[in-house]
Amino acid sequence: MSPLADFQNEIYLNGLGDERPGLPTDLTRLEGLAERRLSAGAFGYIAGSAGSEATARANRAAFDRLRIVPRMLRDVAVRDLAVEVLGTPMPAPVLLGPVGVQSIFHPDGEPATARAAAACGLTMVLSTAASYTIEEVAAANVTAGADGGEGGQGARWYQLYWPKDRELAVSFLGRARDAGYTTLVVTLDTVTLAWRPRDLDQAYLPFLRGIGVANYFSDPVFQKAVGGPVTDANRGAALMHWAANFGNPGLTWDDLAFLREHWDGPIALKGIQHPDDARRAVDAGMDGVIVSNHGGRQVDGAIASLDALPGVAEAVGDQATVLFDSGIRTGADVVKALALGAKAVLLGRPYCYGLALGGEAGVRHVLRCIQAELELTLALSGHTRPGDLSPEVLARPQ
Ligand SMILES: Cc1cc2nc3c(=O)[nH]c(=O)nc-3n(C[C@H](O)[C@H](O)[C@H](O)COP(=O)(O)O)c2cc1C
Ligand SMILES: O=C(O)C(=O)c1ccccc1
Repeated sequence: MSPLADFQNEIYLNGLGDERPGLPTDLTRLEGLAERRLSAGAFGYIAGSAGSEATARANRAAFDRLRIVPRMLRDVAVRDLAVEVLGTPMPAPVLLGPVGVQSIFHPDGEPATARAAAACGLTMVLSTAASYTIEEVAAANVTAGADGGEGGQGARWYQLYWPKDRELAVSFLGRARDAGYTTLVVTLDTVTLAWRPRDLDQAYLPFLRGIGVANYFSDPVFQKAVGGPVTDANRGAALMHWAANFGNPGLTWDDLAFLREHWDGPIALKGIQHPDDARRAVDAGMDGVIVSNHGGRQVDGAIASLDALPGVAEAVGDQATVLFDSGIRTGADVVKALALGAKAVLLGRPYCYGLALGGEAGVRHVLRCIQAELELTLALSGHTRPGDLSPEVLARPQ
């Protein structure tokens, strides 16, 4: 086996022909480049967080405080990053997390992300607030066949923003199932949008521009509620109906039984930060929890997501699958989250910056970089598989 990860190999070999990767391979540099490309409103929407953005900074600081302690001479010639998560086989423990309104970053939006995910074999979690419909994104989530036609289907999970109207929620679930989405992610931390000064200062909200409502406007249950298909005539009323229905702050743990009844596959709850909530998820028959603070976009002043991970992992044990997001930017970050008990991580902003900078190819670039960097960091630290990692591989220098 080559001492280089595949993507590294390809870059150096192309480099001999004087060809360089079009985007930086240090993914932390993408935000600055995206700022130059996007409108101030769209950039503020993706880069911004809640309040003073203290939690967004804490998410990164928590990664910086933890250090990997590399081990030597352990035969790392053969590496295998593959994992199976909630029934889905994955070539690496990395998913594309749910991010709505992607057409504000690039007109190709979620279908471009879906093509990139399928090309890399990674699982995409599609947001209810996507700018394209469940069905459109599924149609794009395929690999190219040898003849240039359609090849295989990508791995699909669906993220539900549970609307007030239960009939609408059931309709979303049915559409997702019919379109080949196998696992349900239910986001709990966004029952209402938080205080987000960057968006407030620019009076920028994608939905009011009609972006992020594709799944609602295309839904028969939604259409019935607004008196028929959405046209110029009832567009304003439809947006108001969306706004009234999007979040449901009245939800409680008892409501989860309803979802369990209406979804046959695995369910993971996203936004869990407290060990007691993780235990309640298990008690409610959930299959997984996603430790996430929404990238610091909801509760400013909240604990860094990485600091919440060990407690949740301990509370859950092997009774459910623990996933993680909020702050992943490098392969080393993935190693740290896995070491603290996550089975896999979700990427958020980095792949969206890739989308902004290069459409489908930009997303592919980000996915390939993070996988190659993960493989190399794992091997150079003395490990060959994600399952080899445990808290002992990390140090917290004073
Ligand atoms: C622009 C944007 C839109 C998002 N939309 C959603 C969404 O529709 N559903 C959801 O569950 N999470 C959403 N998230 C949160 C991500 O799934 C993820 O938790 C977060 O991006 C992780 O933080 P990081 O990007 O800083 O790593 C969004 C995040 C961003 C940046
Ligand atoms: O902006 C977000 O963080 C988010 O989760 C969201 C909520 C509603 C619609 C689109 C994205």
